[in-house]
Amino acid sequence: MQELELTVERLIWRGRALARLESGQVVILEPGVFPGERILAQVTKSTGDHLQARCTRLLEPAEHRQEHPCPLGDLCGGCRFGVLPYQVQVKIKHQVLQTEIRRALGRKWSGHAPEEILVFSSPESWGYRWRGQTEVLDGRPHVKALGRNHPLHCPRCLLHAPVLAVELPRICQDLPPGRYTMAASPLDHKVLAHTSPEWLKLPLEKSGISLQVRPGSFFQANWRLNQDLVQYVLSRLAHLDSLADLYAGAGNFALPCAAGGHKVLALESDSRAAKGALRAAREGGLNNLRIHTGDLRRREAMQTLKKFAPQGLILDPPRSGAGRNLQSLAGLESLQRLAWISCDVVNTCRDLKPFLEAGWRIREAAMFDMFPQTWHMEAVFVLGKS
Ligand SMILES: C[S@@+](CC[C@H](N)C(=O)[O-])C[C@H]1O[C@@H](n2cnc3c(N)ncnc32)[C@H](O)[C@@H]1O
Repeated sequence: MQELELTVERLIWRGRALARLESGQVVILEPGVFPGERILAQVTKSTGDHLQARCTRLLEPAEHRQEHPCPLGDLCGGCRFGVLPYQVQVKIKHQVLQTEIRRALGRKWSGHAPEEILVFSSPESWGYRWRGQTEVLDGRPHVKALGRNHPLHCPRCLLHAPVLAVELPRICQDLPPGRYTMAASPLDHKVLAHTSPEWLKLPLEKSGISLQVRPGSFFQANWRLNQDLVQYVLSRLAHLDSLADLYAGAGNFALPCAAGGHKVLALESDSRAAKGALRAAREGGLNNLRIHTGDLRRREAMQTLKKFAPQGLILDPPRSGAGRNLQSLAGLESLQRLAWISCDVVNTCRDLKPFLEAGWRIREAAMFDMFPQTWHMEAVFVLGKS
């Protein structure tokens, strides 16, 4: 296959990079190279309008490139941004987000992309994850390795919160081989595998309430930055009486909204997560929160939502995006404001378009750097009716 000498122009979505040949033809590079780097790259595929390539040699590193602090950094690929200082990572991700929103909105709507994106950095750039996955083999934790079938022994993942990092090898000793989700509580530092029947408590400091989750259920892994995310979303909907939280998980937004006096409906398909929200609501004496366990792709959940007629909506769908039938909410008379939380802006912009068609406008956007050392980020779009 053809080898090329290239200068990396910029990063694009999913950690990939873009370079150009002298002819102007675009080359999309696999993750692991950064703007300004001079590289040798091997072409892996040629499509109609661009080439795909993989870096084979770094000729000139980026100005800020540093040694990866993890001995497995180059092998596992789970934290490729670890070769850059944290503030450089944030700057690059902010630029990527700005460009990607415009691109994903397409020619018709790119003019409605937010002029500015607020940036919330992570208080901890390493050791921020209170939840993670591990492969247990021979009673020891392993991680997947790039381009290898056999996982690598990883005695300590630097992304894990210190208590999770320290306790994980001990817990693995007693587990049969398999893939596990491990989670820890920032409240009492209890660490559990998803197979445990116990519950974990996660405090939402400003609301004086704690989430209750089973270790296998979703919760925001970067718990410290999640406090800012929750406060941001609450502040943008504070003037509304009734709020619905879709894809509510264990009540990350619904519980503090209810604690703040709003009338709240939470919708969530995972019955264990919904049960946790109910436990927390009961413990907190929140009679103004109703929890509906149901699939938002089904009519029943949508009917419950429309009957509730919320003034504000919080949407936090999985990476694949919101289901198609959520489009009908664009015309819901009662709605005044939406806070749309996104872990994949490409899919979110696709799902936003029917709302823009119906007259909604993006009033504000924010980036929460929930996943330092990786290309991933969380974005929030605040929408209002024009
Ligand atoms: C990204 S998580 C967000 C959870 C919560 N908002 C939080 O911040 O912790 C997405 C949630 O959507 C739920 N979910 C996924 N598909 C769903 C569907 N079709 N209907 C309802 N909930 C769904 C998942 O179980 C998960 O709890």
